[in-house]
Amino acid sequence: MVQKGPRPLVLCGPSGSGKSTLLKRLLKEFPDKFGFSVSHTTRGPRPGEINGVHYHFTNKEDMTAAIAKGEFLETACFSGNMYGTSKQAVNDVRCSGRICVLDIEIEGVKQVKTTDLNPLLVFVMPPSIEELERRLRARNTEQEDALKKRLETARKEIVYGQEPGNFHIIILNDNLDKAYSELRDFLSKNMEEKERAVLRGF
Ligand SMILES: Nc1ncnc2c1ncn2[C@@H]1O[C@H](COP(=O)(O)OP(=O)(O)OP(=O)(O)O)[C@@H](O)[C@H]1O
Repeated sequence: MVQKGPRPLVLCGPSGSGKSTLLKRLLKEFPDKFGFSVSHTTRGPRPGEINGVHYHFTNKEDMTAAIAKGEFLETACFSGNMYGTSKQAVNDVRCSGRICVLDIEIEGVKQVKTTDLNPLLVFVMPPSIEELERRLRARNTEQEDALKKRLETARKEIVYGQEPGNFHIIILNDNLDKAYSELRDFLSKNMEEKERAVLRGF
């Protein structure tokens, strides 16, 4: 059971579209208002990633067992690794009185839509596949075959993301300042009155 609290925010978009960058900025500007739901993953940590902060790093066996026990709100396999949001992760943020932000894949979005979480759904759109590839290469976190897989997946994600009704807003991230200000405006307009009151500065 996920506890009641302010309406969560879901950020979705192809790998490299800029979700983490936007999220980092939101959390930096409003550290007391938003909290990141820490996902589980079976992929290995990237340099600088801290267990329990960026992800709960786990293994296939433990994660499969926890899913079977109904501990997850959504799970997805991506580039050969498992990812998921535990009910505990969302509850931890909600208990702190902050708005919970989920950074999840399309498959996860579809699952979350079947729960009573009722999140605001934001799709972060890259300017083009070519620019996405350029950003992913510049980030330098993926091997060549993993990068190719991400780009293949991105094409399908962009189709789903653009289908009317799948997301509340599509934010084109061709310019970071513009994309962030669109996200901020969207949140300000769509948070309920009592939540908006919490977001001083909006
Ligand atoms: N508007 C932008 N213009 C140029 N570069 C950008 C822009 N937004 C993000 N980037 C850069 O693109 C790269 C990918 O961004 P980021 O890591 O935030 O993507 P992501 O969607 O969170 O990816 P993943 O799902 O793989 O974690 C980063 O190096 C980031 O600095």
